[in-house]
Parts: sequence; C-alpha cells; structure tokens
Amino acid sequence: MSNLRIFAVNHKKISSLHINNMCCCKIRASLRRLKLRLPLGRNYSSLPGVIGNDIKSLHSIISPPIAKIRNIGIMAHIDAGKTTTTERMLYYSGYTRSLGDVDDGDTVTDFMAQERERGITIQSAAVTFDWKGYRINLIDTPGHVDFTLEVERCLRVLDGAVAVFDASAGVEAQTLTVWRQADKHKIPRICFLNKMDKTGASFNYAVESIREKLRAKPLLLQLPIGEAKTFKGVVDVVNKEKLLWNLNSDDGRNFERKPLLEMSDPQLLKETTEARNALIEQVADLDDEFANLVLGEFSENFDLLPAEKLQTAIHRVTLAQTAVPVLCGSALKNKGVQPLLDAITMYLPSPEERNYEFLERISRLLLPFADQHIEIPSLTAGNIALTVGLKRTATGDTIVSSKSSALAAARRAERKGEKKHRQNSEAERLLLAGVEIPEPVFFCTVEPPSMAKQPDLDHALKCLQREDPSLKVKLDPDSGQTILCGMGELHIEIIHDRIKREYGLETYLGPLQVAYHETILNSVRATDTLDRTLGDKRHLVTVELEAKPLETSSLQPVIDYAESVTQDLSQASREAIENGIHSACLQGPLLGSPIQDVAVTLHSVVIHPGTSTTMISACVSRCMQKALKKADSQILEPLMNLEVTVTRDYLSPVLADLAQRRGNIQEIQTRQDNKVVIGFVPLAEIMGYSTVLRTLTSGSATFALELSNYQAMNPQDQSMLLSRRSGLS
Ligand SMILES: Nc1nc2c(ncn2[C@@H]2O[C@H](COP(=O)(O)OP(=O)(O)OP(=O)(O)O)[C@@H](O)[C@H]2O)c(=O)[nH]1
Repeated sequence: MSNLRIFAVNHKKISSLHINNMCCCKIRASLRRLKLRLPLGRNYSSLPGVIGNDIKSLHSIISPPIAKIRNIGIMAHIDAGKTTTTERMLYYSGYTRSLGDVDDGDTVTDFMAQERERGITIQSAAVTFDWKGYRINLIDTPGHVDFTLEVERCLRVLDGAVAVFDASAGVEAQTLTVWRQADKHKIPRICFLNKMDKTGASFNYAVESIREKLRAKPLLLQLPIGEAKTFKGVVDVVNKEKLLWNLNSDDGRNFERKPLLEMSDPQLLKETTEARNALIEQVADLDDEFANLVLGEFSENFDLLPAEKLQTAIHRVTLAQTAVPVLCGSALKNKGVQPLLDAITMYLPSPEERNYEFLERISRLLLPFADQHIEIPSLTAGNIALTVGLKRTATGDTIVSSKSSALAAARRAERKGEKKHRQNSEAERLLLAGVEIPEPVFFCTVEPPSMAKQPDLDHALKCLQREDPSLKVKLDPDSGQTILCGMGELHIEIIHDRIKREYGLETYLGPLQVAYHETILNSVRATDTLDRTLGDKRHLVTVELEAKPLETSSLQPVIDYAESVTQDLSQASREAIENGIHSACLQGPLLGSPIQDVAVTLHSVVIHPGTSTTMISACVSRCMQKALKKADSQILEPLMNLEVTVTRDYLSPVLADLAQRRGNIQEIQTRQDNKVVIGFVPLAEIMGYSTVLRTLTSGSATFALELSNYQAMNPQDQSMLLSRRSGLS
C-alpha cells in the first residue's frame, strides 16, 4: 500500500509532493545519470552537502536517514517575521551567501513578483537545507487571512511547525486561526517570539497571551537578555548558559555561548535556576517517564539532572502536543535564529515518529530550493519533493500507487466512518484529512480582452483553481459572464495579476461584490407538472413538495421523502430529484444568491414511464423555485470578526468610524501601549477598510478580518440593498 501527499500545481511553484514511507522510494536510477541543476540567480552557495561533483556527498544530500529529517512549516499572523526568520535560517545553514530582506524584496522564499512587490507571502515555498547533520525541509506559509487555505494545505504535509510571534503583540487574530488549523492536523509546534528588539517587545506578555489565548502550556526554554533596544541575547535555560551575539558581527553568525557563573552573573544564574526548576516540574507533570526519573534520582537536586534527559522529555511532550517549547530572538537583528534551528532538530519529530508508512512509483522527482529545483533519482522516506505532469491532481488529493490500493483505502475509510469513535484507525493513516475549503465571500465578473480569448481565460482559471480551491469560478446564467469568487479583495487582486503575468492575458474585472446568501422564513408548499413530448417520447412528471426553514445552519438543503414517495422511486429518479432541488437552491428569488438553512420534503412524485432524468430534475427545480418565491425570504450577509490594533490616541476616531459601519464592538483590550478593538462588522461595510484606517490613524493601526458567519440583514438594510441592486437608488 502506498500513499503520497501532494499539494500545489503551478508553472512556477511545482506540485510539492511528500513521500511518507518507511522504506526507500522504488525509483532507482544510477547516480551517474543524476542531472544536477544548481540554482542560479541570487548569491547562493553550493547546495547543502555538495562539494563539487562529489557523488558520495550528493547521495547523502538526497538520502539522509529518516531520523535526521525534519519537515516543518513556519506559520504566524501577517508580518510576524516568518520570511525574515526563514532567510536567516538559509543564511546560517550556508544555503545563501547573503542575507535577503523582505523590505528590499530579495528573499528566497517570497519569489513571486507580487510577493516581492508587496513584501508579503502569498504562496507557500519549500526550501531544503542542512543544519548540523539534519535535513530540514521547510515551508514558509502566508500570514494574510485571504490565503488561509494555502496554510491549511501545507499543514497537511508537515510533521512539525514553528509558530512565529511578534513579541510586542503576542497572539494576534490570524495566529489563532493557524493554531486551530495546526490543532486539527495534530502538528507538534515550537513558538518563536520574534521582534524582541522592537519597542514594546515583552517576553512575559507574549508568553501570557500564548497561555491565555491559545490555551497552550508554554515551556520556557529561554529567557531574553534585555528587551526592545537593550535586547542582546538569550539564556539557554536547559543548559544554564548565556548566548550573546557579537556586537561587531553584522550578520549574527558569531555568538558567544558561556555557562552562567555565580561569580559573574549571580542574578541571572538565580533566575535561570528558578526557571529550570519550574521547567523540570512542568515537564514531569506531563510525562510519567520523566517524572519517575526526576522523583527517583534527582529529587534532592534538580541541578544534577543532565540536560539531555530534560531535552528528551521535552521532545516527547512536544510530540504529544501537551505543551509547546518557547524560544525568543530577533530575526531582523540576527539574534536567536541558530538556537531556534537547534530546537527544531531537537524537539520537533522526524517523519518516522509521525506514523506514516507509504511509498509510490513516480517518473520524475525534483528537490525544491524555493523557485530552483534539482532533479534527483531517488528519495528516502519522509522527505518533501516535487513532481511534475500530474494533470488531474488538485490540492487536497491523496495519491496512492494503484487502483486496488485506492479501493482498499476507500473501503477502510468507509469502515472508519461506521466506527467513528475508534481513534488512530488504519484509515486515518491511509487517507489524509482533506483540506477544508472556506466559503468565498466576494465575487466579481472577469472578462477577457476579446471573445476569441475566452478559451484562454477558461484554461488559466482552470489551472489556478486546481492549485487554489478557495477560488471559485462560475457562469452567470443570465449574462453568460464568467464570475470569480474569492476570499477577499487581495485574493481576487492577486488572481487578476497572476492571469496577466503567468498566462499573458489582460482581463477586466467588474466591481467587487459581497457574496450574500438567502433563506426562507416560513413553510410553503408547491406543486408543478411538466408534460413534454420530444420525438415520439412523452415526458410527464408531477411533483408536490414543501420547503421550510431549518433550525440548524446548513449550506445544502436537507431533503426527505414522505413514506408513500420512497416506495417506488428508483435510485436514478431520486438522484434526479435531488439534483433539481440543489440547482434551484443555487439561486434565491431575491438576489439570485445561494439559499441556505432550508429543509425540503417531497410529498408526492408521479413519473410517467420513459420520462428522462433530465426532465425530472427540471420539473423538481421549477417546483422548488416556485416554493422559494412563495415563501417570505430573507437576505443573509457575511459577518466578519474584526480585530483592530491602534494606539490610544487614535482609538476614538476608529470607534466612531466603526459605529458608522454597523460595527458591533465586543471588547477593547489593552496590549502594551496599544488598544485592541475586537468585534463584528458586516463585510459589505468594510471593503477598502485598509485605506480608511491608514488615513484615520496616520498609518499606525493594523487590522485582521475573518469570516464569522452569515447573519440576517435588518429589513431597512435589506430593502436598501435590493433597491441598489435593481438600480433604484
Ligand atoms: N523589529 C523587527 N522587525 C522585524 C523582525 N523580523 C521581521 N521584521 C520586519 O517585519 C516585517 C514583516 O516581516 P516578514 O518576514 O515579511 O513577515 P512575514 O511573517 O513573512 O509576513 P507575511 O508572509 O506577509 O505574513 C518586515 O518589515 C520585516 O523587516 C524583527 O526581528 N524585528
């Protein structure tokens, strides 16, 4: 049985393929046939481990032992410093010879033109480098909420993650989202409190916010030496050592590691001993094996406990996800990144500890180095690699080696479905959790420069959709126009830009519109008959159904049948009926938006023998539309969770502005010198908010938005929207 994890299909960023097997890939080509393409472009040093054409070293770079592999992701709120941290890792590992800078637009992992221009990560990029004999396959993920799906698809192929925080802000809105996603995929994590050099940076504040907001147990493996302007290094609590970065070294490559001594650092030694004792007690609380060791041999004096014993126990606790190691530093000021790399190798798991056991035969394998690749003949278990040419594979698919293994996996998954409570079943290991595709909240029309270019546009959108399932494309049934549905303004803007840059098509976007939903408020019945003769065949159907509001929230209609109906209904007719209901629910009577929260009961269905399933669907759909028109309808609008971080001076204008946007403020928190406004606001009122907020606060505030739910509009707002849409106002 074999299984590959795959994500992304793109010209520039080729499908990343994760091979999870305990034994070697079957592909065996002679090393002599190895084609090596060294990365060109920025100042790259030789690839990790490659010295000239030394075949032996090449073999070791391609096939490190599985226990020495770490497949990790970097995740965080936007701008916490993921890309900067990744750049430092690449530099210290020797993969690059110069330090890239997000603000100068020359980082390795942000290689898309849009990423370099905007200084943000949009697509995840994979890089591979070595650190002290370990192979680290690292994926830098985007922090902006519009690209949440991109983060999720990465998390599925990872064995561990580094969560990066801005130490002056602690846990921010998007940190919560990515943390929840990592929980869902059971990814062990390490926290890195970055930006310790920034004004307002506070180690204690950030740790508290991890404890309170993420409900995680932080294990303080380091303490900062100084904060903000005075930040100059860290204390290694496990080894009782201080790490100071050499002030004369710009790039942070050189630093001093010295044991803490009573003579020179009495106060720091005292604090560190207390922190180490607290850490030992905390780990002992979570790990029985360690508790026995500590209580047995070392109960009298924790100082005698060897650092390796504590590190092994921290590794187990991290793997069990009962606590998270916390480290700190400043990626921008080149401090604290090397110990972070050590912690990745020491505490995050290797693929073999993550319980996968699959392999697959494929034709061409490439090792990723951001936008550069080398072709390789084979790969050992647990690595991340790329493959090309999988034409029908899309994000979220699991690939298996043969049809029979796919069928076996599906059968096991079914059995698992029946026994939902059985944990860690075989099916769970065989089939990876699918990505959850969020509902798009914005849409707009997109037009090619000429009718002749429509097929090219269709092709471009098809490719982009395979890579990014959060992009939806549909046809407006009335105008025949192509409609793009996306996660946010930025998401649609980037898609527009990519169509131009990657497919050479200049397209025109219509105005951005909010994706509303509709629902019904009362129960209604409708009947309909369709009687049509085509050729010498008569198609005759009569349907009677009832549509009523559903108490629970459901995007799909819940369908049931009166007992008399089910008796003589074939499976094909049943499917035709359900298709009819589903298609009617795609377009509500008020705005043509999808209908949600509706239950449908089929009271009677009479089908003349020989009637086609298409006619059955058409009749049911028409009958359902009749019922929806008859009912009292309601528009539902997307309501967003909003978090605005603003200095005290600008709080009042921000609150006054939100009041005008139908904002509902839930809480105002104090975060260092800032105020954090938390509340809800309808999406329709918050379009273009970044510009408004920048103007209101002279660029000092930041905000994060996330879909909360769809809520009923009040009658006045609803009638204003309807008049606007029908061109009356
Ligand atoms: N003061 C300070 N600034 C930092 C530090 N690390 C990163 N920055 C700055 O913070 C900004 C964002 O850094 P990035 O590395 O792009 O952050 P990111 O998390 O990758 O951003 P997205 O991928 O867009 O979410 C840039 O202006 C960096 O120069 C740090 O340690 N200290």
